[in-house]
Amino acid sequence: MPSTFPVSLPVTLAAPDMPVPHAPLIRLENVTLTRGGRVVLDDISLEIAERRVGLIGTNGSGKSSLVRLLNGLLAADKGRITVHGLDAHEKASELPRTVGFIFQNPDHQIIFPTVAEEIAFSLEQAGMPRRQAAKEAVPALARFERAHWAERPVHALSEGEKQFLCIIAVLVMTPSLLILDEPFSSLDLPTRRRLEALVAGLDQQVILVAHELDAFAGYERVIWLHEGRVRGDGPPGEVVPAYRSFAEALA
Ligand SMILES: Nc1ncnc2c1ncn2[C@@H]1O[C@H](COP(=O)(O)OP(=O)(O)OP(=O)(O)O)[C@@H](O)[C@H]1O
Repeated sequence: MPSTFPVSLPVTLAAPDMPVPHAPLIRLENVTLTRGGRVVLDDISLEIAERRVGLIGTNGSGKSSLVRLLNGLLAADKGRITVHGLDAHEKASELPRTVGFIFQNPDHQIIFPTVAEEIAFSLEQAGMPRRQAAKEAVPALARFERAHWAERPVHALSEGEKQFLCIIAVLVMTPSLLILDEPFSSLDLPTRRRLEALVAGLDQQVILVAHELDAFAGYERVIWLHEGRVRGDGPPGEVVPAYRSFAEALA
């Protein structure tokens, strides 16, 4: 079995002297979200067109809540959200096809017993008829050099392999935005690095929520949330050290 994740993915990388094309726009206008009777996002306004965006903040600062608004898992109490042209309120049912979401725990995403069944389900979710989806699952895995996983029981995969399967299952639905909510928390360093490299090579706009601050190397923008408000926003070289000092002072 290959010991590394594939590098030959559907990738479009700009040459070093070419401007990086902007991703389609995500816009939040005066967004407020209440959970359990508490305001957890407070009048947030953001425009996000960068292709690689990090989201940081201490526990409970509102990161997961914010990204869940972008794929319709949560609905804002106030304000307006548009994601790649879709109004999150009016087009909530269309968001899952546009926004691929990777959870911290792969077991919260994977529902079928075998790898091929999981991929077939994703293809079906993307609109493919069931019989065709069942046939296309192995070719889809082959595009990620994982055709040999098709009949493997999901429970026999390692945590890193399961997380990789989750990413494949989302990518076969061809979303234009990929959100990863603390996807590396339970992974060892080599596995984390492989998945980071995989994500770095993707075409899609990516929003990564992570506590591992070195994960944002090469990112264009990092947004720091604190108590439901934006406390920092800019290049990782500015925002990450400011957040690190703040977080260390709390320890
Ligand atoms: N299901 C829920 N019901 C009620 N309140 C919730 C729920 N989930 C989260 N919250 C609250 O919303 C606030 C923001 O939580 P959120 O999970 O968005 O933070 P986070 O920044 O992602 O935290 P972490 O780094 O711990 O994952 C917290 O005060 C939390 O207690």
